Amino acid sequence: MSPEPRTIKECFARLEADPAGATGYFYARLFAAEPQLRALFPPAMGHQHDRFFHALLRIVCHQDNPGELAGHLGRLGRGHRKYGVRPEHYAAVGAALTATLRVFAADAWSAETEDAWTAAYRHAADTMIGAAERDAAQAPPWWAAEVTAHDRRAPDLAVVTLRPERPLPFSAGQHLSVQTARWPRMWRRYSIANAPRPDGTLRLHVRARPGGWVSGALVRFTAPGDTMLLGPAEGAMTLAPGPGPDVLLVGGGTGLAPMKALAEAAAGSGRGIRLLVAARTADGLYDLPALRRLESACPRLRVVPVLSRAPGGSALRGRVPDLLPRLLDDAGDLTAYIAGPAPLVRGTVSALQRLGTPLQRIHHDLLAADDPVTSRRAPAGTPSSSCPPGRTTRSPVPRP
Ligand SMILES: NC(=O)C1=CN([C@@H]2O[C@H](COP(=O)(O)OP(=O)(O)OC[C@H]3O[C@@H](n4cnc5c(N)ncnc54)[C@H](OP(=O)(O)O)[C@@H]3O)[C@@H](O)[C@H]2O)C=CC1
Repeated sequence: MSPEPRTIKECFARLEADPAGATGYFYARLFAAEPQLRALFPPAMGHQHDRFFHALLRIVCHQDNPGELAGHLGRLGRGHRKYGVRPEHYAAVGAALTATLRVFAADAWSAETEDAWTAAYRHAADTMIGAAERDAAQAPPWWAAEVTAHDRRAPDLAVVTLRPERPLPFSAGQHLSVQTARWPRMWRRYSIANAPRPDGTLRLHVRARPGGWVSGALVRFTAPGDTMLLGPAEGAMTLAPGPGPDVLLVGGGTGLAPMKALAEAAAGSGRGIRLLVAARTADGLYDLPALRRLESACPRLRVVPVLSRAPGGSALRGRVPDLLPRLLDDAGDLTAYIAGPAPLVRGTVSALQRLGTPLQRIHHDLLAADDPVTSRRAPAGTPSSSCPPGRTTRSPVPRP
């Protein structure tokens, strides 16, 4: 490792000792210096703190991996367009970050570290600004979309159909950020629950989280005719084009959403597809009739409902990781995709590895379990960033 990344990581390790204190200080400095920037952020900043820290962590961890760093910064720059971020805002952010490091990494701070951080931040800001400018030449910062259907499948769950005002390009398995008129500037990520359609509509599966502002609004206070804003589609949990190995899809709860999209996309590929749909009880199989219709239309798709807490109909009883050994005799030859509660994802990744599925063919894309999506973590096959020292509190890579 060259000296600069090591210096940067050593400094960042001090922030990791008190992430809440450091991010709180950072935003206080930022808004004190540039009060007008507060208008770009949501009223409740808690999750913003988490997201900022996580983004910074990934930048730090990738300091000695220019390819990963460029990809991350490009996504960040493009993603920041929908917030209304402009090139001139980056200097204020850089100044607040330096002020924070001076306080929270005081014992590691020196002229050398300040130079290293300043250079790293300048590079990050330039890369983000460049990516945003290139994106602006071909795509809007966000899409307005009309709610064309709102199907309340359970007291806390709705399937929402949206028609963007102009084509929103995406691939099956991707997610996007959503903003409702009820909560301006609060963006939350949801997976798109269908493969691209000729009419351009897309569906979201939304579970209202206790105290969840946006998820609650989407489930309880949204109706056809409403307008929402959508960010661009993101995420790498997509199918490789053309023929390929058979596919195992595992969706737990509303983690079904991206799996249904992938099932639709794989349906025409000639691959064998097994879709395991995990829920606690039969009531949780909120989309089973539609899945059965898809199964009827696609001879190579098999839908397997799995209930963890009560028997029901033809569903298997148990938990996915425990059931996999008897469901799969070809685990070494398939490609797997998993979404749902984090413990289910981790347990399924471990079980598949034990059964012989190579890690690089196990894809997952965790949404944080709470309503406001905080961090999106890298797929299991992503090489773990070595981010020593002090890389302990959070990881961009889930440990199965
Ligand atoms: N809405 C969306 O677009 C997307 C949502 N997600 C994520 O999916 C999750 C869905 O949550 P929700 O709908 O409430 O799901 P549930 O809490 O209803 O759980 C669904 C199933 O997963 C099982 N499960 C949980 N933990 C384990 C484990 N350790 N081993 C095996 N099975 C387990 C549950 O069993 P039991 O509880 O009985 O153990 C249950 O059978 C959220 O975290 C969300 O962020 C992911 C992708 C897209």
